[in-house]
Amino acid sequence: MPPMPALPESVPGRRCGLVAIVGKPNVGKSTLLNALVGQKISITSRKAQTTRHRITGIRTLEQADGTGTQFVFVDTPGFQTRHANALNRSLNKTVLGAVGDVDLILFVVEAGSFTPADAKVVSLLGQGIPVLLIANKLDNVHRRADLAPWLAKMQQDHAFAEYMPMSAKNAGDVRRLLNLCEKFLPEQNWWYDAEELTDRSERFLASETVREKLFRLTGDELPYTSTVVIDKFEEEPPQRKGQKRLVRIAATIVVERDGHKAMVIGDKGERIKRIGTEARQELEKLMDAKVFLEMWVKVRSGWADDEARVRSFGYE
Ligand SMILES: Nc1nc2c(ncn2[C@@H]2O[C@H](COP(=O)(O)OP(=O)(O)OP(=O)(O)O)[C@@H](O)[C@H]2O)c(=O)[nH]1
Repeated sequence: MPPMPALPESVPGRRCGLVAIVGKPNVGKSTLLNALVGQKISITSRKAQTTRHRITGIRTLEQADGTGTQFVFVDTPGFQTRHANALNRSLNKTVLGAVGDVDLILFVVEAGSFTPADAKVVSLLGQGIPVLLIANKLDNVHRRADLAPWLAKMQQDHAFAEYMPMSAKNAGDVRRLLNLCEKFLPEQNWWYDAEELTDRSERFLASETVREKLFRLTGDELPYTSTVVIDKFEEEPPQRKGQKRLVRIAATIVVERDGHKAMVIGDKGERIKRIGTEARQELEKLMDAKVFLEMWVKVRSGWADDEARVRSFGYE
C-alpha cells in the first residue's frame, strides 16, 4: 500500500490522489515525472516508508486561499519484455503492483508510435482506473498532420479517458497536463505538507541519484542489469550553529563483467570521478547537507539471474 498518513476527511476545494506513470522503456517516464514534480528542492520526509520499490514524487498546486490539488506520482521501472530473467520478473511485478491502487494512470508512448511492447503494457493495466494516453516527444514529430490519423486510430482501439500529445520537455505542456489530471483526483485533504517532494528515504534517494548519474554518464553502453547498493549511510549533526549536517555515504556499483567495470571507471578513473562529483553535488542540494560520497565498482557475474541476490539488492 502507498503511504497514507491519511486524514480521509473531505476538505472543500482540496483534491489529492495517486497517479501512476507507466510505459515501455525510454518513452520519457522519468523526464515526465521530474517535470511534473518540478525543480523545487525540498527536504524529504522521514515519516512514511513504502514497502514497494518505486519512486514517489509529490506536487502540490496550492491557491492563495489554501485550496488546490496534491498529485502523488508513482514512477515505475521500464517494462522489460526482452529478457525474462529474475530481475525482469521483479520489475514486472512492480509495474503490476503500482497500478492497482491508483486514481489515475498516465500511459506514456512516443507520439505516432504504438508497438507490441506498448500493447503489452496496456494489457497489464486492468479495468476501472482512468488512463490518459500521453503521446510524448511531440517535438520529434516533424509532420504534425501525420499525427491526426494515428490519434484517431488510438481513440478507436482503446478506451483512454483523455489524449494528450505533448513534450515532457515543454513547461507549458507539463502545466496543461497537471490541469488535465486534476479532475480525476478525488476531493479530499492532502496527505503531505505542500512543500514535500518525495516520501522515499534519503538512503534511497542516494542510490537513485548515483544510478541516474551512472547511466547518464555511460550512455547506452552499460546494460540495465548494473545496479547501485548503498553500503553505508551515516549522519553527523552540525558541529556548530549555522553549519550543515554531514552525511557519509558509501555506494557500490555492481556490474556483470570486467568490461563494464572498466567502462564505469573510465580512462584514469575520469568517469567514476565525474559520476561521484555530480551525484554528491545533487545530493547536497536534495538533502541540504554536506555529503561525503565514497564509491566502489564490483563485478558480480550473473547476478541478474539470481532471485535471492536480486532481492538482497532491494528489488522485491
Ligand atoms: N525529444 C524529446 N526527448 C524526450 C522527451 N521526453 C524524454 N525524452 C528523452 O527520452 C529519453 C528517455 O527518457 P527517460 O525519461 O529516461 O525515459 P523512461 O521512460 O523513464 O525510460 P526507462 O527508465 O528506460 O523506462 C531521454 O534521452 C530523454 O531526454 C521529449 O518530450 N522530447
